[in-house]
Amino acid sequence: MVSDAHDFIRLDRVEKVFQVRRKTGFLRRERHEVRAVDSISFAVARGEMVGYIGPNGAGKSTTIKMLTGILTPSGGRLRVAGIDPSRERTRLARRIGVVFGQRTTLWWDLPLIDSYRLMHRMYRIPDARYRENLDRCVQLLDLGDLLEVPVRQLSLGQRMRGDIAAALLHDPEVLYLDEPTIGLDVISKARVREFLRDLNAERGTTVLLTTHDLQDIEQVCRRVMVIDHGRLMYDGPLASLHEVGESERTLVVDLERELPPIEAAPARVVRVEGPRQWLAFPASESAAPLVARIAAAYPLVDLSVREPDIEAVIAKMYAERTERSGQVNEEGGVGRGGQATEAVS
Ligand SMILES: Nc1ncnc2c1ncn2[C@@H]1O[C@H](COP(=O)(O)OP(=O)(O)OP(=O)(O)O)[C@@H](O)[C@H]1O
Repeated sequence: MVSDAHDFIRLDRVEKVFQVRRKTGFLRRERHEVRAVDSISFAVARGEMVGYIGPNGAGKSTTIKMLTGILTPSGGRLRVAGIDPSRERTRLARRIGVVFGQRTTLWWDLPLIDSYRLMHRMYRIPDARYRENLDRCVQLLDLGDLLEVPVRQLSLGQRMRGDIAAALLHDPEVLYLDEPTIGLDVISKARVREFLRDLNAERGTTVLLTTHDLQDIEQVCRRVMVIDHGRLMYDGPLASLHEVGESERTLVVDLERELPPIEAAPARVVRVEGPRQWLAFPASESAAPLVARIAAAYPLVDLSVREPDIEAVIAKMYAERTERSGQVNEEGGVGRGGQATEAVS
């Protein structure tokens, strides 16, 4: 079956239920079900870059594992490039690349280049294409000096770049990234994000990215989906998510001396400690004009912007929706364009 460009990845009411045994007494075990993914539907077009976010245990990794064919859905229908991943995992493997931030697909004791040579053979990548892709990744991910270094000696950021290159040697049409910037320093994060943007612009690679870092989404994806308790809560642009979640960023301002609270609406001072002040402002607004106004009116020494964390955005989304609806509504569909998608249960 050939997939439509508009639903290159398509999930229709996909579910994953795990049967687990829980210890309830000295010798007693009780079976119960964990509904890790609960009737999720969405489509991703070819060439889209989509963020897939949610708190710990929300069901993100389970979704990615079903999309790669590692796990079989308990219900619903799932297709990637027209392929049913769990039935045709090997055929799909040639068309997808996967990077798990917390695990490596590289051979720990071998120099980086040896892992790539093994993948060249495993995926039967034509020689010319392998060399072209390797050269490109080495250049863009700055791997030149690292190719002869055993993987266990690489820093986390270097290893992550090595893993991203490994996932791309066979020219996949889709790249799944599970927490690709976890534990990386600011410079390494920026490098990974820039590489993903370039990859998408040049090759049209479809990217599905799970992360706890909203800056990953802000800088890489136009669209974000929020999952919580296995259910799709939101599907739309990040800016609208901030509006739905009424989330706020924090500007931390160091002044030359102690001063009365800074006046810079719509930002408001939420904390003062000596010459340091914390100002909250809507996350959907740009920080630049606010910073310029404060810099012009106050004796600044330093400032930084703190992003809201995903848990806080989702908690606010819950609170706001429960308050607005007054009651819990079990129905609700998957909406694009900044829609909260279903009620809180
Ligand atoms: N193999 C498994 N057996 C039983 N339960 C599982 C299994 N894998 C995941 N779960 C459960 O399913 C739920 C979703 O887990 P999942 O790993 O998909 O979440 P996640 O959103 O990726 O979380 P995190 O951000 O912490 O990685 C959790 O309650 C988890 O404990």
